[in-house]
Amino acid sequence: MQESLYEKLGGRDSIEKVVDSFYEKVLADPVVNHFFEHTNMDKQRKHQTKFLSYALGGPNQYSGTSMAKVHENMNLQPEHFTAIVHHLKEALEEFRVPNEDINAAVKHVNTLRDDILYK
Ligand code: HEM
Repeated sequence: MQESLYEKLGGRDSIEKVVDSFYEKVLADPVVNHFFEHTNMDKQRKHQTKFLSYALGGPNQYSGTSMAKVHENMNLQPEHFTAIVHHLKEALEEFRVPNEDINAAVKHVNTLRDDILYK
């Protein structure tokens, strides 16, 4: 199997550094930060880490049904999804991830879009 971007970036340790950057961007963005208002820091980091791990093809790849369930009653809209993807892109750019790999990560994340929106 082809090496995932997750492995290329060095697995869990490096992912955590990217998470720090992604986390700051998400929590500084009024378009999405209110969703995490009642989420404690630990859980937020967990979300950001799991999201990134998923995006980069790491362990914990989700099924559509489980993702629909997790985001139930949030009524997430396209602009929320777009904002999260934007922060993902910027965080990866900071770590000099090649554009080609960033595009692949965005494409992968987008496969869950319909499972997560409007639940
Ligand atoms: C492909 C896209 C996404 C994936 C793979 C994903 C993944 C996850 C996972 C695995 C959890 C459970 C975390 C845990 O407690 O262990 C979760 C919860 C959550 N997600 Fe996402 N997510 C995605 C998109 C989004 C978007 C676009 C938003 C909002 C802008 C969002 C907001 C949340 C919130 C608020 C929770 C609940 C956190 C809490 O426990 O309070 N997610 N997500």
